[in-house]
Amino acid sequence: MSFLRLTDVTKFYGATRAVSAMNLSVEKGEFVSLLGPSGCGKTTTLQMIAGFEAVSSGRIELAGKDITHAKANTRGLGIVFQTYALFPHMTVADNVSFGLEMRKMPKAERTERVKQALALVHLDRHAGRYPRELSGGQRQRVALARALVIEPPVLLLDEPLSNLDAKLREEMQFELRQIQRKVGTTTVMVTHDQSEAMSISDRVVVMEGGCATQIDHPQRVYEHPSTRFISTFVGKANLLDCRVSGSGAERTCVEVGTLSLDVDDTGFSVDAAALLSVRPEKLQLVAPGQGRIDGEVLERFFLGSQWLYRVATSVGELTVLSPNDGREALAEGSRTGIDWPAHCMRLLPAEEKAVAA
Ligand SMILES: Nc1ncnc2c1ncn2[C@@H]1O[C@H](COP(=O)(O)OP(=O)(O)OP(=O)(O)O)[C@@H](O)[C@H]1O
Repeated sequence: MSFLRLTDVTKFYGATRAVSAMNLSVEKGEFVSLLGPSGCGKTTTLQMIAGFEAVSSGRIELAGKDITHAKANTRGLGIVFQTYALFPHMTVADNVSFGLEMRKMPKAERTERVKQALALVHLDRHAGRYPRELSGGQRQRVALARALVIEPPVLLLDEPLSNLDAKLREEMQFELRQIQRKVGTTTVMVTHDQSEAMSISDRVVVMEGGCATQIDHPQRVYEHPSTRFISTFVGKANLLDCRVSGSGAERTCVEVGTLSLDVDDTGFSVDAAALLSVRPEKLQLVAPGQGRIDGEVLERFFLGSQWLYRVATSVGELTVLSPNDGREALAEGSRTGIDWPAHCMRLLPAEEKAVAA
């Protein structure tokens, strides 16, 4: 049985439907991210789980208990919001201890728990400092310790790293994941950063316009996006208009310009318009005439570990990401062949379609 379960959870703000019939089951100890562009309903979903926003319809269960209408302070959840400021006049230890004091925990036990929580986030040596004497990453870790110290059944994180600079943010992503693994707290995190969601989570919930359009493991979301939007929001994709010419039990044949291609996806009817999606890093530059198609390099960009090429072909412009192996890159204006493995092609419906998870 899932630990946290949302069933048909819907939220209206007046006439605006912010979240639409959301269904989500989170297992105990799992780390799930709600990922999507601004305004897609991520924060509203988290706020409903926290109990800060009322649910318009649907049901939320925690450990088998209906908490849909339970008051926020009775849910006992750990919460770290982006703007969840620390108390500036309290030391690090007092900030972390606060939730335990509210729960009337005896002092000796409290001191021990605070010590453990601070050790967990590597801040035991800073227990006596004030928030202003800490770096952004350290303050974020205090907020995390403060949420974890109460040993909540579920930890809710709303863009917890968005105030940090890029490098620190990356470091904290790994640290957050390590801490979560060690403690084993069931965690739901909101983020609009796809690489953050992919690197930290066990599963990702991609949201569009209030709906969860795909719920899956990060690699599956990347390799098998269920909509055109997801294929470009999570990573980059070359999308080519195509027409279905054959539909079998295991694969589908499509025509893209003069190319006839067999794709592993199914469920498409003959003559339907579709979109063929291939990730830029799955395309390989080969000698002219040696690949699936030839083209001309329009532009190239040096990205350090990779070269990005824009190549004009008869089926449209393709973006190719090639590893920088130290050899001379292809010059702009040169002819090239482009090849890609059959299993790297994905077929998407031409029209946007929400896919229920
Ligand atoms: N208190 C509110 N009153 C009215 N509408 C709201 C309120 N809060 C959010 N909304 C609307 O609900 C929709 C979802 O908002 P929400 O904040 O959940 O999105 P989000 O995905 O978290 O976005 P962001 O990444 O920008 O925080 C948006 O259209 C937003 O304008």
